[in-house]
Amino acid sequence: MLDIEDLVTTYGPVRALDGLSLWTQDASITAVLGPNGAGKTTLLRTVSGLATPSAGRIRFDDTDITGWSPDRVVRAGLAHVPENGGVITELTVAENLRLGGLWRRDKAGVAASTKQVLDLFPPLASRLRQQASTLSGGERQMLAIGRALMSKPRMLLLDEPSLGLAPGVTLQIMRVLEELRDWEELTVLLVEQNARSALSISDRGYVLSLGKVVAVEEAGGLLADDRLRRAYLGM
Ligand SMILES: Nc1ncnc2c1ncn2[C@@H]1O[C@H](COP(=O)(O)OP(=O)(O)OP(=O)(O)O)[C@@H](O)[C@H]1O
Repeated sequence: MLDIEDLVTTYGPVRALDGLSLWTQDASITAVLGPNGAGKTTLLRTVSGLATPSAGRIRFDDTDITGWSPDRVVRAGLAHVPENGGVITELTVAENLRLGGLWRRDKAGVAASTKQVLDLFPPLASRLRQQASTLSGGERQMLAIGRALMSKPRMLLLDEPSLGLAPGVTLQIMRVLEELRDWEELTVLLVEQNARSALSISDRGYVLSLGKVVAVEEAGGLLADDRLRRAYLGM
């Protein structure tokens, strides 16, 4: 579904992505792991159009989307949930959700997506009129994912959804991602520091270091590799 070839993204002299290649299968979860500064966030920002690569190709469903603007990438079916969610705290839960589907013209489809989000994340249903600033960290992350789902994406790019959350809430969010893959055929690229919880639901995983892929394997294989776990995954 997503096929990235030799991607280079720089910030001045820093090569945050240094010839990175990666692909994902339809209806699968792919973990992207690695130490601080490995380039994980830059990878998602480059795919979603927030950062511009200086070399390489990004294909989504056989369409070359390299260098596309963020709104064009969303319309193509790729939704990005940035680190810390990017929820607008001054708006209510309902308003944040509405923003996620703002460009859609199919009213019935938007209503169906809203229902789906509230079914997936019941705590949001009772807080629709509440300002997002009053939500707990877990509820805010649910809202961030919910808002992304409102654009009816075929693929979600998630940046550290477990950051700062209690293990129980992390588990709840991971279960929802599994459900979306298994029942909605959603494809997920999941950036995580928490390698164990990411690999527990992922089909495959990439390990990055200094902007390059240092390992790619099925999730079970990565978990079983002592050298990788010690060197790159802090486990
Ligand atoms: N806006 C920026 N300006 C300059 N350098 C940046 C910028 N954003 C990232 N970098 C640098 O690019 C490299 C990759 O950073 P990135 O945030 O993509 O890594 P990461 O794997 O997501 O790290 P973390 O797990 O700490 O979030 C780092 O060396 C970082 O310092």
